[in-house]
Amino acid sequence: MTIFFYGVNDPYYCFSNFSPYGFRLNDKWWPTNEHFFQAQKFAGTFYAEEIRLAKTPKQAANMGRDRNLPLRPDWDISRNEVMHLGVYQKFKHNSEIREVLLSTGNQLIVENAPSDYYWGCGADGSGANHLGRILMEVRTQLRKEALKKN
Ligand SMILES: Nc1nc(O)c(N)c(N[C@@H]2O[C@H](COP(=O)(O)O)[C@@H](O)[C@H]2O)n1
Repeated sequence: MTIFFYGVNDPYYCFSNFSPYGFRLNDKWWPTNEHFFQAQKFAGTFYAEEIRLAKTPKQAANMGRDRNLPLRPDWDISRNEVMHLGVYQKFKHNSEIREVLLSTGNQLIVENAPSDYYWGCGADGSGANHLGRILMEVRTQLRKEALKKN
């Protein structure tokens, strides 16, 4: 079965970057992965810190999508790596949702974002679903780590 997630009422909303599962990375607290991801577009600038301190993930997303300031030049080639790092940290630091992710076995995970054909599957399902793919990669990674521990 395919697992779709997107809205706050979806059973697997915890897979969304907007869900309230923060983590500490590089001596900083990131309230959600959306804060982390959006801030990395401007890494090393004052604006990245402003995004980190945004009151909500939606606000962080709006700030990160504002094109009045230039994106870091390598963003297009770095963004999947950045997303992977944030998703990994989120599930590494939050055991309750790590268990949820691991409990999905080998099921396909899809971000059902109607207007996002890159991170999600888009309105017609043809999107690249990079966020779903990264969640599945992180699931494999965490499963391997759990096996090593036991
Ligand atoms: N909630 C929500 N609304 C949208 O309009 C979206 N596009 C998404 N997808 C998420 O957007 C984040 C990255 O977007 P940008 O690369 O900054 O456009 C990421 O969290 C996607 O999962 N979600």
